[in-house]
Amino acid sequence: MALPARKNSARRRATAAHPPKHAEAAASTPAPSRRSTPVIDFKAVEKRYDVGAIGLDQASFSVQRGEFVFLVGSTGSGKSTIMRLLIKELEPTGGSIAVAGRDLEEITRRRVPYYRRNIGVVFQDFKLLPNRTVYDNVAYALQVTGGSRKDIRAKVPDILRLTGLSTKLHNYPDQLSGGEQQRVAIARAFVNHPPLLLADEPTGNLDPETSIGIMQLLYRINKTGTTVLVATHDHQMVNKMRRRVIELSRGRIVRDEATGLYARDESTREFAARLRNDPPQTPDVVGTPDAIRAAAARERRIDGDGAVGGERRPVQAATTTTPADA
Ligand SMILES: Nc1ncnc2c1ncn2[C@@H]1O[C@H](COP(=O)(O)OP(=O)(O)OP(=O)(O)O)[C@@H](O)[C@H]1O
Repeated sequence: MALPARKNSARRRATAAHPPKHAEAAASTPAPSRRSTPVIDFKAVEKRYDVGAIGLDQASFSVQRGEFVFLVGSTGSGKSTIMRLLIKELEPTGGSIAVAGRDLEEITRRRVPYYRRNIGVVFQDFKLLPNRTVYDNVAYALQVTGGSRKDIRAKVPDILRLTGLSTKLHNYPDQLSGGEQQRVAIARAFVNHPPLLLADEPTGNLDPETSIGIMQLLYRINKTGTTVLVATHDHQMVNKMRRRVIELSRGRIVRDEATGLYARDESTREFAARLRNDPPQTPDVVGTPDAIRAAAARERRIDGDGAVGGERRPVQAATTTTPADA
């Protein structure tokens, strides 16, 4: 099965289904395609494990082509279950899952490896081949999918450049830092330019600075039109990236916001200020022209100089104000 090819249309404005709350802020983001079939479509999906544990409970959501989506939620809430269902490592016990319009139930075991060629997967623990060099780890991903030598010679250096690994071609995984190893894992997942990239806790083992670089890389990949789904516990990163957030709790989807924070938390001071209707405590007030300009500047910084900009914003920032409300 082939997922639909990415097109420039992926860069169009956001869909009506998940409009960005700050239209200007989202201007540099590849907007999801308005008309196409969702890349991911979960309808009332249930996953009950044999031991009775609930992995997912009536979970429904869809992701359009070109979106960047965070899955958040406490340990055991069902994030990895979603990832594993998507790569058909697990089967749902109820509901239906479609990827690019294809019902996963229709894909036979024999066809699963072909289906998976359309999905890049990145894990927290990198899963690199320890006795192969950086180059060979990435080349291997092409070899197993039948890539020719010519293909490998063309694509591997390209992807290693994109991921900032050009000088590490001949290193083995144990000669790399954690961040570099994760870059190799991302290079391997993306070398075939899959239309869908899944990352399960990609920064889970990395320090905050290194995590920023990894998230930037995923962001850059998303900007090529690839749909990216990231499961994470990384509060700060989610808050800074200001992308769609789907939150799970005990297998249920309890929140789905176009530009959400990790959690709808607010400090006691913010809460008190809100109750008293005090003026907000930062100039970055949602919906004002200043706020919109600041948000757009943060977007540019994520994409530009390596610093994912922006401090923790007041909780209103994640809610529903649009520029039209300003
Ligand atoms: N193979 C399994 N057998 C039985 N129960 C499982 C299995 N895998 C997951 N579960 C249960 O399903 C629920 C959801 O687990 P899942 O791994 O999807 O959560 P998660 O949100 O990814 O957690 P974490 O953030 O810790 O990775 C949990 O209650 C978990 O114990």
